[in-house]
Amino acid sequence: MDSEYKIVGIRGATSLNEDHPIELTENVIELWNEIMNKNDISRIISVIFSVTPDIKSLNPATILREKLDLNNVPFMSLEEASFNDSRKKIIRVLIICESSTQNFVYLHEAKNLRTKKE
Ligand SMILES: C=C(O[C@@H]1C=C(C(=O)O)C=C[C@H]1O)C(=O)O
Repeated sequence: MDSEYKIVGIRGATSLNEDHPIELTENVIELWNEIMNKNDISRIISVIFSVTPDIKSLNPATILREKLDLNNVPFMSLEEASFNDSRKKIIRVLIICESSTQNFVYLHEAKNLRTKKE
């Protein structure tokens, strides 16, 4: 039913071992596919990526737009603010969309992002 679909923000994040274009491409596509598989998205409104300042090899938005032919999706890529306890080599995404679900996806080292530090 159409009324199940609401505008929501869906979060995700992944990490890199090395800032290398092949690993970045694989991990960004993996993150995107996992978010799409774990959600029921009917329309994407916009997508914002952030990368930690130690990621320079490729732009995750360009990867998705070109490799998955998402030319009509309005993407942005930003640098994540750094704090004393920031984790390294993290790629974050916020998808604003119409969806009947709101399942966040955290992969690899990014799984630890929302665990409280002692
Ligand atoms: C914990 C995360 O990293 C940072 C902290 C956030 C938070 O505390 O909500 C959100 C985004 C990031 O600035 C995350 O990406 O989920």
